[in-house]
Amino acid sequence: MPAIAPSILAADFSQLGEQVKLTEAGGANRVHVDVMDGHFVPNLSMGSIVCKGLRPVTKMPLEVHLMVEAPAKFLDDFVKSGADSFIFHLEVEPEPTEMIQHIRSLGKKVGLAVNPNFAIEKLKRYIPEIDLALCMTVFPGFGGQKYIPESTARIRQIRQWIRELNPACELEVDGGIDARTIGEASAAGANVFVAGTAIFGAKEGATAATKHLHDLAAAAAT
Ligand SMILES: O=C(CO)[C@@H](O)[C@H](O)COP(=O)(O)O
Repeated sequence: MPAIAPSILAADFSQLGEQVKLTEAGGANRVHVDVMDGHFVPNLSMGSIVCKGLRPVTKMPLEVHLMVEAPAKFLDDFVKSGADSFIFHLEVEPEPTEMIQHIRSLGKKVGLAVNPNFAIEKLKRYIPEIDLALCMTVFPGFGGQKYIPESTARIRQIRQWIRELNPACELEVDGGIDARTIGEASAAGANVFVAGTAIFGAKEGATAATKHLHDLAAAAAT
């Protein structure tokens, strides 16, 4: 079954709790919290206080995507604030095993992300150690970008490695995921779909948009 992870970066922060509840009503499976430090990516976003605010509002797991140069610094605050899983980038932790084990010792799930220009071969050896691989389908930093078409072949290759090395590992895609692109990513082997603009900017509303994306991903799944 595909999982839809609404990226709250695109939500209306004046009513964040309500916005998240709308996605939950549409069948969203987890909340994707984009944390940006202005160094690893050219933008600033949010910190653990947002998880703290959301924790009592939703039963969905809070997935924290650390787009930061020093991810280890922030883990404890996010754990105290109710985070359920962490994703960090192989670009900033080229030897990630210690960090993976540290996150596990905190009782949290762990994901490894790679940007669109990062050699996915370097991700392969860590697949047995992680719960989730995140194949970025845009360069991180901003919502509302276009899906990079070359991502599809990368998703297909990572899925093949996951089948061979750790079938329980999830394969997430993030960036430009909408009704036009989700089927392609799903058919290539992705099973977790981060979507911001396509959900919170949808004319039909966040509930219907979440359900529609879920249906499209399920229909295209291989
Ligand atoms: O991590 C990022 C951006 O850096 C993403 O999670 C975006 O927030 C996805 O936004 P859309 O492309 O779906 O608008």
